[in-house]
Amino acid sequence: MAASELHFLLVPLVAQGHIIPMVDLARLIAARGPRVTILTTPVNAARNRVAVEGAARAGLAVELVELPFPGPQLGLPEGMENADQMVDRTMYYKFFEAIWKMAEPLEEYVRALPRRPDCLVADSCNPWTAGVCDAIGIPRLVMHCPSAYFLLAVHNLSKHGVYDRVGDDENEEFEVPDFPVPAVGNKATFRGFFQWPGVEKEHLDVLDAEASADGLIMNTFRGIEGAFVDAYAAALGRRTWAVGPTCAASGAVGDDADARAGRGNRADVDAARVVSWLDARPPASVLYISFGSIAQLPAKQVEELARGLEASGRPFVWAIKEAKADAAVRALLDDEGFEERVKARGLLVRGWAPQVTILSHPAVGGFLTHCGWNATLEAISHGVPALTWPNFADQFCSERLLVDVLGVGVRSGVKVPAMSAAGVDVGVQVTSGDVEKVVAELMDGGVEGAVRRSRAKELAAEARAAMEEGGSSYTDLEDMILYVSQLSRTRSHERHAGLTSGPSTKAELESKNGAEKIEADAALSVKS
Ligand SMILES: O=c1ccn([C@@H]2O[C@H](COP(=O)(O)OP(=O)(O)O[C@H]3O[C@H](CO)[C@@H](O)[C@H](O)[C@H]3O)[C@@H](O)[C@H]2O)c(=O)[nH]1
Repeated sequence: MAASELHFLLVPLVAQGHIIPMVDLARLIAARGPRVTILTTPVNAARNRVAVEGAARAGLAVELVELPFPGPQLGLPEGMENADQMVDRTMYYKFFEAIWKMAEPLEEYVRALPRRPDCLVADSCNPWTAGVCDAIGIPRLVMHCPSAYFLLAVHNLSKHGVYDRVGDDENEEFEVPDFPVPAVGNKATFRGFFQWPGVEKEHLDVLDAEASADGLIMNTFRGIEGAFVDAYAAALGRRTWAVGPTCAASGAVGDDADARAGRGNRADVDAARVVSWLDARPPASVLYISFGSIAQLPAKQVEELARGLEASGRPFVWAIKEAKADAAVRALLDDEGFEERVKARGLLVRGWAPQVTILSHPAVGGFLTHCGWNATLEAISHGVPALTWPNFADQFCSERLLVDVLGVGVRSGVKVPAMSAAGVDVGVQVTSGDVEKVVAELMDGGVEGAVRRSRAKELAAEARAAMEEGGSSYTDLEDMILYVSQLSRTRSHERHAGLTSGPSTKAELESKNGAEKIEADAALSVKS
């Protein structure tokens, strides 16, 4: 089957760190010919419309289709459809319960299509798609949005019984067994997705759906994670493609203007204003600060960070999630005059920043990051060394990769967090003195700093090369599309031979029902 005849359905998790790379993946797939439909909820569709319409204007066959979000059925307020809107643990439980309920609308949507799609690519956190694909007989690939380092570490710790051994002890140190590099930590810093109390069933669903997938897609590249990708593919026994960093391909498929408007959300600041502010700064002099879409620093930590930045004397751009900021943070920024005091060299973006536009500016020489995997890849792709300040989940692994494996990061000094009874990460402590010291280390850092900067540039070049024709990620993506084309043909033959489950589309269902009715009528008429 020619690539242009293929139709992919992409089902991202409704969280910024997952939708953004999935939209990038849609563009990458469509750039090779196939048609791509991204299925998401109304609020998330609205947030991503600019990017998808930009891709369509560039001639790519990408569309957004809305599926209803069942949140209100579970008591979530109307319009709350993204992880970045959840404020506490109870809301998260409802959020995931609602997501799991999307199987039915998904199946209805697929059955109503005139032709069976060739492949569904589901975020690893959307295991509920597996039953739909089985019922309809569509190949299913799982897309992982965190790093291969993290996935392999969690897999090995589980397989070798380390989690069972340490039990509830968050602080007992262990070494990750069978790992390509030495990696020491504890449960608090090696916690897998859904390894939280209260979502045990969801966790099992995730593992099952991955084990039964037709293949795995990873947003990474072999230049930084080859050993981890290969070990993970071998451990799971699944075909695996490393197709990233997806953010590095964006410019190549015509979305520069869209990136400025905001990826995953409309930016809350005029990107042109930020760019002209950066234009006035010397090369590699500015520190960019962002904690992604979910992490929220305790007010005390925001205060230490603000004081440390002020004392550092460096120019900075700080993206602050205004909607999530509590009264103490607002007071610090407004009433206590922080913004006013630093305005000559500090730019506060209140809300959603055009992050990739900022990181790609030559004036930016460092990125204080929470180490979300997308932020990590964006830093790497743009050759910007990182100051690491992880908060939860995979972020401690991205820190290890940046600092210990790749040599392009400096630790901010975050202490291991512990969960409070209320389920809030506590105990993360960085002082203003730490901030001042590590900012100087990252932005200057003498010979070591120079080595880090040059290594960061090398990695950025490797990332670009991986995405260019002939590069490892480019080739993996081609191979994935070819595999889907063959697999879809095989499944189609199997279905026609009656070897797989029922009819896939409404039309097939009707024609099957029609044929069965004729057979039944014929049988009746023979009997009578
Ligand atoms: O003001 C902002 C803030 C973020 N972003 C973008 O939003 C994405 C955020 O993704 P990421 O950096 O991975 O952070 P999170 O939103 O925290 O992502 C979640 O999902 C990731 C993928 O699974 C995990 O690695 C993280 O730990 C998890 O918190 C990135 O593309 C950013 O460029 C913006 O464009 N503007």
